[in-house]
Amino acid sequence: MRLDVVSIFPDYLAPLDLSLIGKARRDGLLDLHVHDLRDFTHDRHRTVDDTPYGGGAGMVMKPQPWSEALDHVLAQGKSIDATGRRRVPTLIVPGPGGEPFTQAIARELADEPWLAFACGRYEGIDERVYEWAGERMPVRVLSLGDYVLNGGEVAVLAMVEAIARLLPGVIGNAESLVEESHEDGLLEYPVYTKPATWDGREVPEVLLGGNHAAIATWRHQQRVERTAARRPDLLPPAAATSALGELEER
Ligand SMILES: NC(=S)c1ccno1
Repeated sequence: MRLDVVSIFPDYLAPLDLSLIGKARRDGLLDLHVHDLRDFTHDRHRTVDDTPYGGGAGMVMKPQPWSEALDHVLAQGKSIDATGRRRVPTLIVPGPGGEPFTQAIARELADEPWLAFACGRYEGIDERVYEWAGERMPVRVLSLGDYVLNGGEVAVLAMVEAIARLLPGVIGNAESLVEESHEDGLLEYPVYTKPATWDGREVPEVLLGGNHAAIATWRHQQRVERTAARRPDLLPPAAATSALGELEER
């Protein structure tokens, strides 16, 4: 997978050189290119923003640097797809006004050969950039959650990790991806390791007995109960009600 990221703070993306994502890059599983938006300005101050039309606080990111930066990204697409058209990336723009970024969307994007990320700052990017980009490639505005960050870079770090870890070969043991939170609509079960007794607290007996069927049943029940307690919105109403009812009876 090729990833392009455009930002006025390229160093913010340095953590993508670390850990499993960094190894995936060194192993050739990820081809990451970070571009400094200011390299696509033409004034002495490398200006990327200006005051908003209509007034209001803050500054808005100017359209021209973005169009030149994204044209530069598009020009990297040498390969031609089956229909004879130059391959283009899907452009992801992180922002609080976007559709929720979910595990399902991470899985969907992990199947894409090329993603580009635009990191907005200030009060946002001039709306005409979204229109301009949408005429050249698929554009998705995605949000990590209902809160506001100072820019898109932190969101890109999270999204790239969530997507890249799903690529074959990035996580050493693909089994680790099974039964994770949100993979199948349930939260993950609680985990324990040695010692069997710590701080006077015991590991659940079922996990010590080696009965794999009983362990699987216990883990599934824990997932249902944990989901009902923390994220009932993920459960069908009836399942949430009965699981919560069982919890309250204890
Ligand atoms: N909630 C998200 S993804 C965001 C990006 C910038 N500000 O908030």
